[in-house]
Amino acid sequence: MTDWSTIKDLPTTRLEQLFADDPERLAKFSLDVAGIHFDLSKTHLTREAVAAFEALARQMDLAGKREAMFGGAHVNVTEDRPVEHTAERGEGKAESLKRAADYHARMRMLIDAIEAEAFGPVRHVLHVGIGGSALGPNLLVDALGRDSERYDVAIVSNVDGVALEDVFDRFDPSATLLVVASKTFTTTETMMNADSAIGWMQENGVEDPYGRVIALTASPEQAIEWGVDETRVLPFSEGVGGRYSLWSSIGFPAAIKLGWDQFAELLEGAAEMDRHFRLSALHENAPALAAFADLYYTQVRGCETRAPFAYDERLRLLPSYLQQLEMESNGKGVTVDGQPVGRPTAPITWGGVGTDAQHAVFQLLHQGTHLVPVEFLAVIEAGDTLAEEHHRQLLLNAFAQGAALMKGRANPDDPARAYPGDRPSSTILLDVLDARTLGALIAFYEHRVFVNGVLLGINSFDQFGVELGKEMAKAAAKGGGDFDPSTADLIRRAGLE
Ligand SMILES: O=P(O)(O)OC[C@H]1O[C@H](O)[C@H](O)[C@@H](O)[C@@H]1O
Repeated sequence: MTDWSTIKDLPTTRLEQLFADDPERLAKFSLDVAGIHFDLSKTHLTREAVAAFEALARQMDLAGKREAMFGGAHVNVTEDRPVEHTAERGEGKAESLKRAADYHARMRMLIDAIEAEAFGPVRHVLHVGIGGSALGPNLLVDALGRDSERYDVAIVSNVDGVALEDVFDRFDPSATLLVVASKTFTTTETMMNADSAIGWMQENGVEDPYGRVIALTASPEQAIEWGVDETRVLPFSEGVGGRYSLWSSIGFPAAIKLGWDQFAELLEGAAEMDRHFRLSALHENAPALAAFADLYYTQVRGCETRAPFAYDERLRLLPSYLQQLEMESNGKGVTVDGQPVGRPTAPITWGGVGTDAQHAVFQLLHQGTHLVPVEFLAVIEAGDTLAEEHHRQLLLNAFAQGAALMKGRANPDDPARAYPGDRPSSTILLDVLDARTLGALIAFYEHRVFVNGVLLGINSFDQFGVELGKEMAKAAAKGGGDFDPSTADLIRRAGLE
């Protein structure tokens, strides 16, 4: 009988001791999947801990739930629908695969038409969307599109007009396509930005601005009602959650920026990770092992945060992408049965870019009172063409930080200069950064979130927590809302009554 108490009772041996005790430790806790090396040996996972988590996974029927997800069962119980993002990359129920393939074919045809100048010469693509309808595409375009001379793509999410005006200043309205990305096609910020972009085109002499709009949505009827012609609506399935949607038509800005072949590679890389996740035993399964480490730190060591650091400029948006994926998925307080979950759920994901972060927040990681599991992400092949020393410095810094966090340094004479050490990190090292490895990497994170959710007994696929604030903002915008004295005063002071 294994449960959380067994996991909580595991010995807490120091990391350096774990290495000393087991010469095979590195081999046991590192693995290679889809061009990515995962090194979890500098976490406190042990064979014993993994066995305890495997037993918990059996109790929670992780294998059954994993197959239920891939098989199209309604694993998103609160919304009574399937979870279909893996079908976008070819892993799932036949019916979902067919639908995803049809939608991709439609998307590809539209991209071909744009390339063939069916909309006249297009140079600029203005994508408006927010949350899952922006973070994923933004990550892809920023990570992979730097050297592409194809379209100039801007992704605007913030309702703050400053964001949109920045783009208006540099885009030519008559050479711009407007892409409106919203699963629901009702999100206030996105619809406001879309309306303003239409206004900007109109004011600048574009005759039929709605004729230059492409909608990416799971609610085609809403898009048509708003004014988009059916032929330019690129649908995706309701079962694809917003934060899991970059594989669907929501990935349009990436597909147009990188070209279809690259987009297909992204999907293939993700499919390779899907197969690994589906078929590998848990003790050699990258998403499962990473989730076990996550749970070890939140449940046993009381860690409240975790911090991925991208030691690669091209991955600078990954931490913010992961914030939505992890916190919106697993930041929950009740189980799938609606009972209080009774234990910490998702840690707070924060992080940043190396080496910048070393000169700002690493002080706390080395000497602060919070234990923060760190994740280093790096790429062996450089993304730049400058002297090799740049990339060498970058990688060596990532690796040295992991070593220093673990090793620490005693200083009995001067406590302010002592480093406690025994601070955990994992390292994710990509051979190269391309569409295929990035696809595999993102899929790795998705499945890691899934394993965390199943072992905690929560539904990772709803996000009701975001609704209340939206409702209250809507009520306030209509001049209503029953606000507390502080909020009412703020509204008054800002002249918003
Ligand atoms: O794609 P949309 O329907 O416009 O939704 C955009 C975003 O808004 C919501 O508030 C959710 O929290 C996100 O999960 C979602 O990605």
